[in-house]
Amino acid sequence: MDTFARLLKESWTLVEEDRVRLTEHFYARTFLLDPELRKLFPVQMSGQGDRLLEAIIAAIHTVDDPEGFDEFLRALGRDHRKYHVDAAHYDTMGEALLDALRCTAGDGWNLAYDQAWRDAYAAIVEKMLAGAAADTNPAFWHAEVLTHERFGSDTAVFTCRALQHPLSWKAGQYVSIEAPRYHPRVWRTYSVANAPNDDNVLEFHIRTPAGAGWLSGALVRRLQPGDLLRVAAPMGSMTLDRSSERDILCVAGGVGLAPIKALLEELTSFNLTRWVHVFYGAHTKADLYGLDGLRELVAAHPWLSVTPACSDDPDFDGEQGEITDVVARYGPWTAHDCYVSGSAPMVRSTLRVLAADEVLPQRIRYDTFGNL
Ligand SMILES: NC(=O)C1=CN([C@@H]2O[C@H](COP(=O)(O)OP(=O)(O)OC[C@H]3O[C@@H](n4cnc5c(N)ncnc54)[C@H](O)[C@@H]3O)[C@@H](O)[C@H]2O)C=CC1
Repeated sequence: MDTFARLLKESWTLVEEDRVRLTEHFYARTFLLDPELRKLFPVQMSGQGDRLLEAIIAAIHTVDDPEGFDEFLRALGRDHRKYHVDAAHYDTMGEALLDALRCTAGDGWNLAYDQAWRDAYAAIVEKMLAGAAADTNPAFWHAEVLTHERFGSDTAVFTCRALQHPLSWKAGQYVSIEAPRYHPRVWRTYSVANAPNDDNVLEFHIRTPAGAGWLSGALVRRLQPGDLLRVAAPMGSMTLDRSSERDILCVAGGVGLAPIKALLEELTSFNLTRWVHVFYGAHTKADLYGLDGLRELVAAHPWLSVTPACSDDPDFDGEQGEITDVVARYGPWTAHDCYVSGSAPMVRSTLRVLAADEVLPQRIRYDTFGNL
């Protein structure tokens, strides 16, 4: 690790335990320095604020991986166009960040740390601004909700059409969504559940228990056909490697099925030779909301097989147990390209299973929106 990365990581340990204070200080200082910036953020900030600080912290942790760091920041810059953030705003937030770090770290902070964060922040902003400037797409698309279907009390599948401009995403990517009618300025990321199409229609799968997930709750329980959403910059690297001839393993937990379904749709447009195995886990049979759709695909495509499993439903007549344990039983997966999508703990435990099978890391793709 070079000195720069060491200084950043070492200084981070001084504030890591006090992250809530750091975040509060950062936003308070930002809004004090430039009250206009307050208008860019949601009314209710607690737990709902912009994820910019989190993203900066994630960027600091990828400083050892310059290539990944570069693409991550460019995508972040493209995505932040939706907030109308400009170079002056970034300067203000940089000052607030340094101030928050110094105050939170206390006596352990020193000039070398200060300079390292200053340099890191300048490099981050430069790349984010370059990413934003190079993007010829609109900052966000308006999208009209076309259909909305509920599955039980906490799951919904909806489609919307992006208006005014083609929205090009790659199967397996995610976008951020705002529902101005319900929660203005609250943006959250969701995987697109269908492959790109000429109609500019995107599908999303959302699950959230009652009382949890502000925006997700509204998207499950309140959204209606005709509502207008905003959709911003597609991101993520869980996309198909078309040049590969290897068979494919897909592992989906709950609504983690969304990007897997998009990948399958894309495969139906060209694949004839690669075997594709999908493992789809949910708590109960009733939670396997996507199983009928998957079975239709299996009936039409001989290269596809699907193994559903339930982790909390002894009456289910298929596989029993956590989906990762089922995947392990069917292995080894050494020669496959692997796609994993679900909660962060589910992804982590699938990665352990694949590591035990000695699958090369570059053959495993997953996106957990930075929460792994
Ligand atoms: N691109 C992505 O990676 C996407 C991820 N998601 C995430 O997927 C999750 C889906 O949540 P729900 O539908 O509520 O399903 P869930 O996460 O509650 O459970 C579904 C199934 O996943 C497996 N699972 C869950 N936790 C596990 C663990 N610790 N170890 C092994 N297996 C585990 C079990 O088989 C379980 O039945 C959410 O956290 C969501 O954010 C959703 C869409 C896309």
